Amino acid sequence: MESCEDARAASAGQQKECVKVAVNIRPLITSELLMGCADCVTVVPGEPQVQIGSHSFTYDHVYGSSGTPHSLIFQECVAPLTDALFNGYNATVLAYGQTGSGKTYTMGTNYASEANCGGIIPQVMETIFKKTEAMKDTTEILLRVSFIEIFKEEVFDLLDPHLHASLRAEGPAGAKPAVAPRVPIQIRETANGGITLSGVVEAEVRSKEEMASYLARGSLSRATGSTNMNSQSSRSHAIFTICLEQKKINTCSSNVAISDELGDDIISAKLHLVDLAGSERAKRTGADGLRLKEACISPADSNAEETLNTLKYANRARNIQNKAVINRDPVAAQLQRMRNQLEQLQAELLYYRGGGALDELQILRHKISLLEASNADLRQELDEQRMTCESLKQHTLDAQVEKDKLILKIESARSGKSWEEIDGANNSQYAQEVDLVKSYAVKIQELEAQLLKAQSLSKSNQNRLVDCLGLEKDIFLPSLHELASDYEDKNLDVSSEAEEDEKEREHCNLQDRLGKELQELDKRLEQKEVSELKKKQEAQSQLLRQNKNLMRLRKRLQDEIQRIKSQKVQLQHKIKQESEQFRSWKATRGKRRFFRRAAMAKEVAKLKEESELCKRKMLSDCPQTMSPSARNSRISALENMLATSSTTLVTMASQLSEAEGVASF
Ligand SMILES: Nc1ncnc2c1ncn2[C@@H]1O[C@H](COP(=O)(O)OP(=O)(O)OP(=O)(O)O)[C@@H](O)[C@H]1O
Repeated sequence: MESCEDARAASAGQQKECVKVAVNIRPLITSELLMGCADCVTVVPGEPQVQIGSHSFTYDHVYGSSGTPHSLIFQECVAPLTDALFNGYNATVLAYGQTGSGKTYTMGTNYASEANCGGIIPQVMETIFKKTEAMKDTTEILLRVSFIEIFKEEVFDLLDPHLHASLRAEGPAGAKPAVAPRVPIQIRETANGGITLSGVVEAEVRSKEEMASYLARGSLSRATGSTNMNSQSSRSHAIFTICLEQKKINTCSSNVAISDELGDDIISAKLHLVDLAGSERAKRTGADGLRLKEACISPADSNAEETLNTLKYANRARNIQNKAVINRDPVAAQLQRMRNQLEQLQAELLYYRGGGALDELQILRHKISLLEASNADLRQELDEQRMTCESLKQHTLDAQVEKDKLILKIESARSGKSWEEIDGANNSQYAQEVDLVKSYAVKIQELEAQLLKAQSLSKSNQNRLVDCLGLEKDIFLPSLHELASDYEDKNLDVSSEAEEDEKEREHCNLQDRLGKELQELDKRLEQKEVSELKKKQEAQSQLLRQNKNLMRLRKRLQDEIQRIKSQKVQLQHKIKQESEQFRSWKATRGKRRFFRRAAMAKEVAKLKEESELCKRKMLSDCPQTMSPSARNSRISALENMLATSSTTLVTMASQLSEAEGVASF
């Protein structure tokens, strides 16, 4: 017997995995021994390898024929799949082999009672309920089972309650029960390409006994159905499916759910336990496509060829790969995410209501006050430094005065005057000045130090000034540097007293020059700052003026536009009026002209008619005997009449032409 195991998810990972294949070789049964059959399949000791004739095949597991005992099949092959079921992965166990190879025995599909609980399915049930019991405090679990049979590509529900009721009904006088005809289940395709069996019973189960009762009920239906069809159970495939749905329970009062790999989603997974038809009968199940063309296996040497084919088939099945995924309910997952979001928002709301934000505000306020205090300290320090600077300046001036006096005295002494003469008039003053001379050296040192400070201050002022003056940098910096270096050079070169005095003077002069230079720079800086300020103010006031002018201009333009617009409207109105007047005038003129022309045409016709009549009358009235002179006078009278008529006609024609604007008649 061979058992193929399709592990759609043997582990929690989501990498591709090959189908695992285990071969189970049952011992020779009595009938085979009676027939004198011998084992044709041997197992390589310690290896999952099977040998048949000159062929050898390696599988994931091999049981029986003195290799690994059959009892380990569940533990090694199926228990990991049961674990995977609880992790949300689908799994399938297929038993494949020829009739009598032990598929039903191994799967336990012929379960009737606890007496035959050694098969895979009873052990799966046992394990599932043990796990369920262990998880009941943390997880809500819902278990459902279905049991179907596939025969000639038709699906029958082995848990159909009508079928089961008729099986239980007693027939008359011990006759066999009248079994209701089996109605095949509709196979439908779902929107996402899956397959669903419409109306198949999915019984909810709460205990191992309940699940076992459904297994026994389906096994009974299958056996009876086979009898009624005059067939063997080995012609059909039987699939027992366990569906497991689970959801974590919130166990803590603080609403914090225990989370693990499954998170908070609803996870559902199925374990399919399949007892296939005898492989040699596969054609008769209607499934005669390529996938089942390999015919049988038996441990008996009489079926060696079929066994070899099946072993080859099983070996190829090892190459099939699966990528397992956890089956999460997408709607439930979305709901859970929204629930989490809601909880988070509620927590935030509580935090803010509970004064979390106020605390933060307090901390910020405290920080601000600390910063303000430190700012005040710094200001105070700055003021103190300013004052020190001022007093230093004053000291510098005082020292300068004293230095000048001393220089004068030294000069007097050089010119030949004695100290007494210099200070004769005032001994006390002399004594004072001697003290002063003594302290002079000390003061000079102090002053030099102050001068250095003043120089550094001057440098910083220079930089500020240079920044302001821009191009003037090139002019001022060299001279200042020159002066400074000059001063330093000269300061170093003191050797004798005369020279010292000379240097003293130079030093004083230099100080004066530097002082003046500094004052000049300060002045210019001040002027520059003031002029910059003035410029800015001027520019600002100019901008304001410009802005005012622009506003005025804008107003004027707006007025102008308004005026032009109203003019335009008036003009449009006038044009409209003019065109209307012209239209009415044109219409009136047309009518008038028409009537006048009609009247004139009538007049002309009348005149023509009258002249014709006159002519005829004169000719008729004129007797043949009439003298030529009388005749001539009559003719001339007639001609006059005609001329008058013609004149009238011409006048009327010219009037008509005038009216129509035509030059000639
Ligand atoms: N491991 C085993 N140890 C002892 N006997 C076994 C073993 N496996 C199977 N048998 C026996 O072999 C016989 C055939 O087994 P089973 O009915 O399970 O075969 P099958 O492959 O399901 O056959 P079919 O395809 O016709 O349903 C049975 O009598 C069973 O008791």
